[in-house]
Amino acid sequence: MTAILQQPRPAAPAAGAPLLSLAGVGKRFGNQVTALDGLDMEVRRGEFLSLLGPSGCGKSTALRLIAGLAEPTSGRIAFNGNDGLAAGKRRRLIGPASAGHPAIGFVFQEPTLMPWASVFGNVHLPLKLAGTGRREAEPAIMEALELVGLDGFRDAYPRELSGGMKMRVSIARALVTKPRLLLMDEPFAALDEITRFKLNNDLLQVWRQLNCTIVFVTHSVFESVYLSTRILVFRARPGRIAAELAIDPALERDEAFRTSPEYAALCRQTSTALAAAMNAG
Ligand SMILES: Nc1ncnc2c1ncn2[C@@H]1O[C@H](COP(=O)(O)OP(=O)(O)OP(=O)(O)O)[C@@H](O)[C@H]1O
Repeated sequence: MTAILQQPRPAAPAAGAPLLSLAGVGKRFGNQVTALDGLDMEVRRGEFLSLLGPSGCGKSTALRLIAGLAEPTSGRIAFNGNDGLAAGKRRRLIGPASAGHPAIGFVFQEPTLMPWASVFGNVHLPLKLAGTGRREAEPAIMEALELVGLDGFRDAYPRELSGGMKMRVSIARALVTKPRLLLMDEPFAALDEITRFKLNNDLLQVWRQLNCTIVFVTHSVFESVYLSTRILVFRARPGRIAAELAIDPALERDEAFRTSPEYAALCRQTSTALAAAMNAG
């Protein structure tokens, strides 16, 4: 993503009014597992929110409920103050933005690319599903590819790309609808540390440039502190929020920050909150 990094750095978007809220949300699966119970959380416009917690505490379930990929067993999910949108309606927000509704982009842990389609074809998919043909979609596809530094790879196939590049394609596919809300489920967990650090920096750049809101699921204390303006620490059995940490959005997130005493102190604080959450589970 060198193209973006050479541009002057836009200011981080200011976190503002609530974009969506979950009130008393519970999710019980058919196998009697209660993944979430009484989850109250709010996502504010423009923030970079991480959901941090041990395996199985319901982070992915919370993300899937927000995206409308599943329905809560109890409680309410409100978007833009529009209370109680059913899953089908939330799911329709995954796609191009429509008046008054924030389009949602979803990035999964695996890049989940179509092996038979080129990079261009893979990024085209959400617009194609919305009925936009290749030619009409081309400017948006190229813009998304440029954002992730892959505009030179439009005709490449997934088998020709590294793990990090595949994830960039997956991010471009989520960005092509110009979402105001980007949901990311441990997108960098399978990548080596150097690629992960690079993608962390590039994701922050995309967030600033698009002025969007990001909800990011991770297991990593270090990653959550580096990226976020706010962290919600989850506890398990049943999944709910155990702690909330705010991180000054004005802090410069760069290599100097990664090795600073301030970063170390924030990681220690977050780690302590996570350990307490795990002991409570
Ligand atoms: N479709 C499903 N059917 C049955 N149980 C499920 C389903 N999806 C999740 N669960 C269970 O719900 C609980 C929460 O799962 P979830 O994937 O949300 O947690 P997580 O915090 O994201 O975990 P991880 O970090 O390991 O991905 C787990 O016990 C899981 O086994």
